Amino acid sequence: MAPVCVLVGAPGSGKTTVGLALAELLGVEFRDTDLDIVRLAGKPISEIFIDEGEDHFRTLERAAVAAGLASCGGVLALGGGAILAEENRAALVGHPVVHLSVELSDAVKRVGLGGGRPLLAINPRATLKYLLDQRRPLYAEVATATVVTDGREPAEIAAEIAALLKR
Ligand SMILES: Nc1ncnc2c1ncn2[C@@H]1O[C@H](COP(=O)(O)OP(=O)(O)OP(=O)(O)O)[C@@H](O)[C@H]1O
Ligand SMILES: O=C(O)C1=C[C@@H](O)[C@@H](O)[C@H](O)C1
Ligand SMILES: [Mg+2]
Repeated sequence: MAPVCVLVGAPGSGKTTVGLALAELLGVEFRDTDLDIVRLAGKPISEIFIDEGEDHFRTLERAAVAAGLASCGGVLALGGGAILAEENRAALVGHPVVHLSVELSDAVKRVGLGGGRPLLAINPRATLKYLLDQRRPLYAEVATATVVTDGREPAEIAAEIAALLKR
């Protein structure tokens, strides 16, 4: 089994929101590596960062990405930083991967003061700018298609992805 679509993008690009809408539109399951990690660890991501640190979270994330790619037959959303790991980027080769692109101004408005995202808990605007600059090339590297999300509704974005997948 393999996902019909893998979503990648920065925090606030809408992977979870658009992913849920897309899965509903296609009538398939929705999986999200962040939610899988929270379920398995039995605590929120912010607590994993506090108790065990980011490196441990990234280890859990590599396992969640591998499991998702192997067992999800629907829409699989990856955590915003999953593409930092070379192992994850290599695992994505051959899959339909959609990059939800977002510019700084929309991303900042959407994540507010972090919303439970530990990396954005302090100075979200500056941190998001750094993350976007660092990661844009990596999202582009793994993506088979890019969909712009700025100023657009999740339902409209999901419909565009569904049309792309039919091609
Ligand atoms: N296209 C959009 N327009 C307006 N708001 C949006 C859009 N997409 C998502 N949002 C809002 O932005 C916030 C972040 O969205 P979401 O959690 O789906 O992002 P994400 O990419 O999954 O982030 P993360 O990488 O942290 O998991 C949510 O409050 C959501 O309702
Ligand atoms: O951008 C990131 O590095 C992260 C994004 C979220 O999806 C979570 O995976 C976590 O908060 C880290
Ligand atoms: Mg998400």
